[in-house]
Amino acid sequence: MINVYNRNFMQGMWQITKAYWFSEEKWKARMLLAVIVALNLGHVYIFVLLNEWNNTFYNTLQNHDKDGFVSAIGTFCILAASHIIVAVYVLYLQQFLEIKWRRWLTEKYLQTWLHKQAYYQMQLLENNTDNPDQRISEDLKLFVNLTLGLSIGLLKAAVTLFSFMFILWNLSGSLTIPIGQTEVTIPGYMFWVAILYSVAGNWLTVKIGKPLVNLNFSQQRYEADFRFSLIRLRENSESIALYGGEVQERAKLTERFQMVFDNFKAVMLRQKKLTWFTAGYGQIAIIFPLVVAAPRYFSNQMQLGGLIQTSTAFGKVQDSLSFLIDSYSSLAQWQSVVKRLLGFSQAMNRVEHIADEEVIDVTYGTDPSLHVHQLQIDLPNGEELLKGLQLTIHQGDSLLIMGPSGCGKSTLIRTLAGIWPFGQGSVRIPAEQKLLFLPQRSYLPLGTLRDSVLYPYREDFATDEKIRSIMELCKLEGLVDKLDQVEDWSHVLSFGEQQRIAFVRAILQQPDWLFLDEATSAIDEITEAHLYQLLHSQLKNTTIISVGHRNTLVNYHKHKLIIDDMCSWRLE
Ligand SMILES: Nc1ncnc2c1ncn2[C@@H]1O[C@H](COP(=O)(O)OP(=O)(O)OP(=O)(O)O)[C@@H](O)[C@H]1O
Repeated sequence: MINVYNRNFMQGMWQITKAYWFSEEKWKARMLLAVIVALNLGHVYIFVLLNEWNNTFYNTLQNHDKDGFVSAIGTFCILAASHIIVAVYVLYLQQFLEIKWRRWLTEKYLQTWLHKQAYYQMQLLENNTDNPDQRISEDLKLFVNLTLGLSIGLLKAAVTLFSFMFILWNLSGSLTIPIGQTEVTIPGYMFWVAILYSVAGNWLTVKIGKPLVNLNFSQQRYEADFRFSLIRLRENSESIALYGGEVQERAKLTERFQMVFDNFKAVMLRQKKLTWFTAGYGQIAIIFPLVVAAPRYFSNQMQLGGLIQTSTAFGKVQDSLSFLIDSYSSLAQWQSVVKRLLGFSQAMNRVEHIADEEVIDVTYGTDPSLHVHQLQIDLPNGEELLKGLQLTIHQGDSLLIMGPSGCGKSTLIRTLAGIWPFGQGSVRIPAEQKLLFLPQRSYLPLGTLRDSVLYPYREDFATDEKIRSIMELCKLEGLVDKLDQVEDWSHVLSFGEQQRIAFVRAILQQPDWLFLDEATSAIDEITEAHLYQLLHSQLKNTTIISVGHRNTLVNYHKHKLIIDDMCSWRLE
C-alpha cells in the first residue's frame, strides 16, 4: 500500500515535481500558475457573492418586492457572466500549463532514457521495470494532470472552506438543547453539523476506497502487458504465421487479458461499494442542511433568504471538506502513477551509475589501436562466458571472430561497443574515430527507404546520386526508385536485402572501424564475396572486425579469433 505520509514517497514525488518548477521554463510556468491560482481565488469570491445574492433574492420573493427582484436579476447577470469568463479561462490556462509541463517532462525522460543506451541496459539490468513506453506516454500525462488538478483543487477547496465556514458561522445562530434541568447552547451549530457530516463522510470514503490504490496500479500494468503482447504479435506476424502459432498466441493473449479482466472486476466491485456510499452521501447532503436549519426558519428566527443562503453555504463547506471524497480515486491513481515513475527513475539512475559498480571498463584513448586487456565477459546472472581475453587490433587490420553458436561472439561485439557491462577487465577504444556496428538484423526505422538507408543520419547526409550509386554497387538497383516510398520496410524487404541496406549505410558513413556481426548470414556466398570486396575497395582505411560461421569469410580477414564454449580463446 502506498502511503502519502511515507517519507521516501514524498521525497521522490517532490524530486519529480520540482524539476520543472526550477527549470529554464520556471518563470513562465510560475507566472502561469500564479494567474491560475488568482483566477481560482476569484472564482471562490464569485461563489461567496452568489451565496449572498441568494439571501437577497429569496427575500425579495418572500416579501413580494418587485423592484428588489429586478435589481437582483441584474446582479445575477453580472455575477453569472463573471463566473462563466473565469470558468473558461481557468480550464484553458490550466490545460495550457499542463501540456507545457508534460512536454518538458517527456523531453527530460526521453533524454535520460536514450542517453548512453539506457533503454538497452535497463532491459538487461532491471527486469522488473515493465513497459517503459507506458511510463513515458501514459504516466507522465497522468502525473501532470493529477498533480495540477489535485493541488489546485486542494487550494480552492481550502479557500472555499474557510470563506463559507465564516458565512455559515455568522448565519446559523446558536442551538439550545435542554439536558435534564440545564440547557446547553451550541454557537454556530450549522457550522459544527457541516464539519461533523463531512469528516464522517471523508473517513468512511477513505476506508472503503483504500484498496483502489493498488487495484488501479495493477490495472495499468495488466493493460500495458496485454497491449505489448498484441504489438509483439503484429511485429512477428510472419514468423507466427509460418509456424502456425495462432493457438499458442491466442492462449497467451487470453491469459493476459484474463488478468485485465479479473483485476477490473475487483476494481468494479470496490468502485461499486464506494459509489453506494458516495451517491447516498451526496443525495442526503441536498436535504440535510434544510432539515437542520428548518427549526430556526419555522420559529421566525430566519427568513427564506437566510434559509437558502445557509443551505448553499452548508453545501459549499461540505463540498470543500468532501474534496477527498470526490477525488479519492484520483488521489489513488496519482499515488500509483508517482510510484511507477519513481521506479522508472530509480532504474534509469541505476543504469546511469552502472559504471561505478564492478563492470567492464570501456575507455577512449589517443592510441589509434583497440586494446582489450584481461577481459572477462559474464552473463547478467554472473555466469562466465569468456575469460582473460588479451587482444590488440591495429588500425587497418582485419579480424574474424569465429566459434560455436552461443559461445559469446555477439556478446564480445556488444562489449566492444560499450553496451555490455557484465564482467571485468578493460577495453580501450581509439578516441575521435568513427565506429560502426552492423548487427545481424538491421534496424529499419519507420518512414521512407531513404530514412532506412541513411539511418541514424538525416536526409542531408548524402546526395541522391551517391545513395543510388552505392545501392547499385550493393546489388540493390531494384530498390533505387523506391527511395521516397513510405513502407514498413522491415516487413517488406527480404532479410538479405535488409543486410545489404546495412552495407550501403557502412559505405555511406565511411567509418574508421567497422564491426559486422553475422552481417552477411542471409546472403549467398557469391554476393557475400562481392560485398566484402566492395568494403575493401570503398573503405580502404577501415579496420574490419567480423563475426561469422562461414569458412569463406576467412579469405577477407588477416587474423582469426576463435572462441570455444569452455570460455577460452585463441588467436590465429
Ligand atoms: N541479455 C541476455 N541475458 C542473458 N543471457 C544472454 C543475453 N544475451 C546473450 N545471452 C547468452 O549469452 C550467450 C552468448 O550469446 P551470443 O549471442 O554472444 O552468442 P554467439 O556466439 O554470438 O551465438 P550465435 O553464433 O548463435 O549468434 C548465449 O548463451 C546467450 O543465451
